[in-house]
Amino acid sequence: MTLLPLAVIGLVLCIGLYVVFRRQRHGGLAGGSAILATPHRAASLGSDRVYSEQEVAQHNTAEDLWLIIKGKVYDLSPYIALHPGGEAMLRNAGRDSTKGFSGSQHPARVWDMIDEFYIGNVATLETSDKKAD
Ligand code: HEM
Repeated sequence: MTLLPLAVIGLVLCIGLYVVFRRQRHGGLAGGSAILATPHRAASLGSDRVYSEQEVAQHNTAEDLWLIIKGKVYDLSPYIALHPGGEAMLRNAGRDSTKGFSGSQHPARVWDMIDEFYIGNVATLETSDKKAD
């Protein structure tokens, strides 16, 4: 009879230790970059979106930063704070940055890195505006 309280305390301690152990294994932050390891919200918008250059130009701040690279639009707002080139990216915000991005300061892997920030394409100029005769 006197052993019962001890058994209950032991059981509670075991459950507590088990819960703490599980949290440490599964609840911690994933290694590496949290942003690059997390699917970007833009990915859910799909790749079929088409943006005009004027629309892209409105996203030209550090909090809301879009770039055009080779006709594709990227929302780099989550990346600007991590960019080793810092503000260089901001100077091109909202514009075609193919030249800056293709510069020798960048290793080839940056082409893989931008994929997760892809949100759509730039509208190509209409060819249907020629006069109908
Ligand atoms: C207009 C666009 C961009 C410009 C002008 C630019 C400019 C630069 C510059 C000047 C550096 C050299 C920093 C230094 O070593 O002191 C740099 C480094 C870097 N940038 Fe950019 N960047 C642009 C966009 C991007 C984007 C979109 C990404 C990735 C999503 C990126 C990823 C990197 C990485 C990884 C480095 C370090 C390269 C290395 O030394 O290994 N950049 N960038």
